[in-house]
Amino acid sequence: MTITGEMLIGAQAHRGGEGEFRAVDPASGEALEPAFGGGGAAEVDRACVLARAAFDVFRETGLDQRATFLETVARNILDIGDDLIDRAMAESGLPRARLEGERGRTVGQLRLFAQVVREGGWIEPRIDPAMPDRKPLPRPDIRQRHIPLGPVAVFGASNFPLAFSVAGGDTASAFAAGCPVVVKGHGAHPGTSELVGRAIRAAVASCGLPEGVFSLLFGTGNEIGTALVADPRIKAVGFTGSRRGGLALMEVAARRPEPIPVYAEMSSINPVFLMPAALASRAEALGKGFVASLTMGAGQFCTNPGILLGVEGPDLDRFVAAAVEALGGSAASTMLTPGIHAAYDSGVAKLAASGAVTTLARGMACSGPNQAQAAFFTTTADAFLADTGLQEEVFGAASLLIRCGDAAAMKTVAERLEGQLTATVQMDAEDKAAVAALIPTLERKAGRILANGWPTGVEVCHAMVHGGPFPATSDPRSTSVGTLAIRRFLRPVCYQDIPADLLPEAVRDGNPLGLWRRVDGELGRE
Ligand SMILES: NC(=O)C1=CN([C@@H]2O[C@H](COP(=O)(O)OP(=O)(O)OC[C@H]3O[C@@H](n4cnc5c(N)ncnc54)[C@H](OP(=O)(O)O)[C@@H]3O)[C@@H](O)[C@H]2O)C=CC1
Ligand SMILES: O=C(O)CCC(=O)C(=O)O
Repeated sequence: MTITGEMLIGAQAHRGGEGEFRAVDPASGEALEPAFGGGGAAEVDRACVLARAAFDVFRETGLDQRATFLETVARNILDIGDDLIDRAMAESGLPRARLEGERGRTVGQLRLFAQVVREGGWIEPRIDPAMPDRKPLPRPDIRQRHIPLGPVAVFGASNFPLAFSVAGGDTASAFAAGCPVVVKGHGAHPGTSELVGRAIRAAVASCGLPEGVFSLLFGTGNEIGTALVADPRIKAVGFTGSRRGGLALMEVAARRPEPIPVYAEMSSINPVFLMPAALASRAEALGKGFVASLTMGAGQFCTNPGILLGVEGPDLDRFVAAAVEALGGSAASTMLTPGIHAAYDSGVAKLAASGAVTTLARGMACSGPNQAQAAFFTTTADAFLADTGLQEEVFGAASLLIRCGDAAAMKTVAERLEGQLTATVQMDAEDKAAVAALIPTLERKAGRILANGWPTGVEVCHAMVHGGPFPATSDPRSTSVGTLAIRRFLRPVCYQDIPADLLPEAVRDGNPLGLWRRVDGELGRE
């Protein structure tokens, strides 16, 4: 499939005239062909007009038709073949195996959402039949179903060019809910975005859907994303990226005459609690496991273990020695973009320069452009508590060990942490009581609590929560990974005494769609 450098606005491929840009191969620093034409207000307007026009048709597509659409997108992505992986490798510096795995995750989540759509549980129909003879007042006939919010703006993430980008989790869950999607492609991987966008566009056409179900826009500055979020036809936003970017878009959304929800996944440092018995029994294995998780993908995961907490003592020293040895032997890795690389270097330099922080180890030296050396630092609980700057995410393979005087200090630090995507405990049976005391704090702080694993690598499934309190996300009530993600793009509508033949099928008598429904309080399939 040829990459043309055009935006995809409904059925049209359109070259933008507001500035030109090229992707950069971060491994060589060289610009890649072709040039992309950036869009502006006119392109945002056209994409949103089409999305609005498509909404009422798309939201009432049959469950099977919508599921087939998601499956067709998945198949079309696979049909691009190696061209997609080759381009994504060139644009991201990520290795083939990682990107092939990410493609599997992307098509897997599209197919999982197809199952969810067919099963229809997300509609959550409720029926409270009329009670005309109820005293002192009769009860009207009250029915409820969930409908999609409307067109959704999705911002592709730099660090997952496939699974969190054009056809990633935000797009899959918005389509599943019945929302048209306008994607603002990430400037780091426009060619990958165009290839995937064309796969979606072909699925829209072959499934007989209105063209406005999907558009893909590019731009050379913040203007296009701002205009998209401000557009009155957009009703929700999905974003993965920096805290600054997420906050800026939340502000744009809140200032609209009609404010809309922004589901932004931003920054998280993912604390790992090294409990005493676990350290005593397996400090060396934990040290190696930590470094493997920290350095995976050049540390460019929002689930990266950015801080560790342990109680001072010889077992913690054994952990440090093992981690220092593993980290010292870790090769420097190419980061996604020159900007992300520069941000990493400056975050690491800031930590290294802090009087309260000691550098424990650095990875192997860099040998090419945009490469980063892993970094491992340590500080005390008191110093960490005194300097809120030490909680700032350094996006990449950098981590800070907080040495605590005792278990109580660990809990005190936990209480002071900002909201997180994950919190991990490394524990043995003897640690159970201490972990039980910690869990209520971790529940308040994080979206996902793990025992004896590492936070990187999020399973796409029904029970997953990839979310958490601010600043991990802008809305702790939701997840951006897993099937619950569909809820972000739905809202309930209630039908009171509406004539039977005007009711949507989901809440009609006789249950024509065969859905699970709560009728007069009882869950069943009547
Ligand atoms: N926690 C996490 O999951 C992640 C965190 N990051 C962090 O983000 C930094 C930069 O990486 P990047 O991925 O580019 O993230 P950004 O937040 O900078 O950008 C993400 C997307 O949002 C857009 N955007 C950003 N700011 C604004 C704004 N003020 N108004 C309108 N649109 C905006 C960008 O558009 P454009 O660039 O075209 O302006 C881009 O499409 C990293 O160094 C890292 O610190 C990155 C990835 C994941
Ligand atoms: O760890 C993962 O698999 C997902 C991480 C993520 O969501 C991110 O880095 O943006």
